[in-house]
Amino acid sequence: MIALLIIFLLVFPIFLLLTRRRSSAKGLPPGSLGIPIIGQSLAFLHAIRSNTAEQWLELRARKYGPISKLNLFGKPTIFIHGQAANKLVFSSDSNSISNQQTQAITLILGDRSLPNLTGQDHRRVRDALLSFLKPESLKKYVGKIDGEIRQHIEFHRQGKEQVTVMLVALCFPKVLPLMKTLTFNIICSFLFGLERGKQRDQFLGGLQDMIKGAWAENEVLISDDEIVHNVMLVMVAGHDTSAILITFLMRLFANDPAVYAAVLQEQEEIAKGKQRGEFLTWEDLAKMFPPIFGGFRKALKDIEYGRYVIPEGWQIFWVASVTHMDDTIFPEPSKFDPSIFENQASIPPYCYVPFGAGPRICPGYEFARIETLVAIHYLITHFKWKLLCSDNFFSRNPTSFPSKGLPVQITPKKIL
Ligand code: HEM
Repeated sequence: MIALLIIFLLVFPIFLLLTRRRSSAKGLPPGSLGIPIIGQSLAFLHAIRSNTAEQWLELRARKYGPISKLNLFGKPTIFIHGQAANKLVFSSDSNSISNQQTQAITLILGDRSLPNLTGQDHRRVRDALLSFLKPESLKKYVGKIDGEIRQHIEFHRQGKEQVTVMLVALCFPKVLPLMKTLTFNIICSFLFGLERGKQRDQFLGGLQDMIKGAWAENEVLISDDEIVHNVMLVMVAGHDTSAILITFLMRLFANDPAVYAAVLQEQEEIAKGKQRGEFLTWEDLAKMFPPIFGGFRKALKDIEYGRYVIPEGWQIFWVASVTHMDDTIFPEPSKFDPSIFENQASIPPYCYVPFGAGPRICPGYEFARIETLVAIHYLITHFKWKLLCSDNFFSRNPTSFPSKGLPVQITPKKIL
């Protein structure tokens, strides 16, 4: 204890001296680095857990403006947001800003997974992934995804009917776990050709344990490590994100009758043109319309940003949600209004970035869009649902998790 106190007393003045000197000499952004090592990490983690992370960041943004310094997870950090910030993060060349993962993520996903690769290596592995995640490849699999969704819902429906006392209504105790196994099944079947059965069940157990603590032919060979690490990445990236998106959409539809009615009408038009049991196609989807909070980068050299400098070696924390909630860009940002996306050209560049932008933009974007649309189409045209939990609370762990996993009661519609 005494040794720790002595180290602290020795290190703290040097730390203050260094940061103050840099601050005046190089124009560090406003803000405080707080107590060495701990900084604002505990306060931020607490805000994440208690569903107040957005307010926590917005408070900082109001106090310090679009750029500020703080200390997160033991590293001096620059928190930036807004259109110019997103442009800087997503369009800077890899000599100025590099991707940065926490040590835990690198340990889980492996050091050859895409977020850890740069330059030529990043392009090579990303091209291999995109060869089957691009729209032309996905088009062929819309029917297969549709089949997987129907099978999944039917499977859980039959199981529940045997245990429920209600004959008509069926209870899905929690949407989120159900959606997580759904997105897992879709990825297994579509991306890795792993069909239902014991092997897939074992894989799900392994993946869930891992979260707790593919390839097409290519001219340049992909190493075994790159294959394994990126299979893990795709499983993790595609499993949680889309499941959360579908879960929150179901909650929004249940809470907003006007939006529900508009989506229902649109989806029923599509369903009308189909025979009973006929699967959706790419052409059907063409007629229709943030699980990820933000991320970290690292400054590889001093970067001038407005009146300030982002010093070499510092962590950059970009947060998409602060820009998405900016009412100078999106009027009434808290209102769920999908119609604002009807005219994509009206949204200024780098302002709507739930999938990132630039060379690291999410390669699973189209895949996520398709599975979400197909799942919502099937759910809204075949079932009615009612929320069984009245509060709108959700926390992050680290991805969003609605109250009690969003319990709902689902009633099958009479399909003529
Ligand atoms: C609603 C669903 C999803 C959202 C909101 C989302 C969002 C994101 C974001 C914000 C990034 C980081 C971009 C950056 O660091 O600049 C990312 C990266 C990534 N996503 Fe997604 N994602 C989703 C679904 C998926 C799916 C379904 C897959 C795979 C099938 C996937 C695979 C990846 C991969 C491999 C990366 C790393 C890209 C790279 O470093 O080049 N994502 N995603």
